[in-house]
Amino acid sequence: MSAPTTRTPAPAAAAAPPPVIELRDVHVVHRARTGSLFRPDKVHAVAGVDFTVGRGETVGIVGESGCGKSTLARVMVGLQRPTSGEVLFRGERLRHRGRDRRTLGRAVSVVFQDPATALNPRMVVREQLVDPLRVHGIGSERSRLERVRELVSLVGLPQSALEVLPRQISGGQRQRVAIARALTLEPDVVVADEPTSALDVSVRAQVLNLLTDLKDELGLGLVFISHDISTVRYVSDRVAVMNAGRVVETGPADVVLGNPADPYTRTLLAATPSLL
Ligand SMILES: Nc1ncnc2c1ncn2[C@@H]1O[C@H](COP(=O)(O)OP(=O)(O)OP(=O)(O)O)[C@@H](O)[C@H]1O
Repeated sequence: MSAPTTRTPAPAAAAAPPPVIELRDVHVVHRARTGSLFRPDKVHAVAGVDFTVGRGETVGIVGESGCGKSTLARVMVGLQRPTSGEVLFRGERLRHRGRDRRTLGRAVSVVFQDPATALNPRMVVREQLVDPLRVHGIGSERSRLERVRELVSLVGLPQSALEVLPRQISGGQRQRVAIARALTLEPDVVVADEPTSALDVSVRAQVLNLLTDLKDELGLGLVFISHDISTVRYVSDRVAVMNAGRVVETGPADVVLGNPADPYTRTLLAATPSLL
């Protein structure tokens, strides 16, 4: 199996920050949903991926549907245990249990594609935001409420949004709530898995700008996963191109997506002709 093409930045570029999360040779094999005598009963969703993300940088992951992007995201946030390989948090190997999982759960959060399913339909927004603070035993009820008030302002929602159920607000507003929830525990890294794909076209840019503004304001690391290459190129410092579970090319977004070296990246870009 060939190693991914790694495109290095120009020598004048600033050194990358130390990684918060580092994946080393990570493999994930799922049991196939439709295994039968004639179909393989295993899916090698992630097949030997190395990946890093640190504070203050945006790393994009692009690739066609089914190439393993979401599975990789789930590994980064501790929702999926790798079949083999290592996950390091600030240089320390994680063991995917107890304290290690809680540490990762605080430091790395996730925004999923569809806020309608990510949020609890029966809980008002205030409770959804207070909940992670309670679970981690952070602050008093009063300070939790203060934090939650700050969070809704941070994501551009009025304070009145605290008392509504998810179905009483628009899709864009729900995604703002999901982003606020992802920020509750002051993470180092947010993994955004197709965060605008389920939204109306008219609000996609607003939610995207909110994410990138928050990343700058809070100095977060952002992993931005999408099959929309132009958006990934617009927001990312670095990019990893995935095909069939592997990273086939990685490096600065402008270099990889402006002048691709790998044949697969070229094919992917050819489907977005305005970028070439
Ligand atoms: N829980 C699971 N059980 C079985 N197979 C799975 C599971 N999750 C993902 N897969 C399979 O693993 C492969 C990678 O899926 P994954 O969702 O990670 O890809 P993706 O690039 O995020 O796709 P999409 O953009 O469509 O979400 C696919 O073949 C998928 O069907």
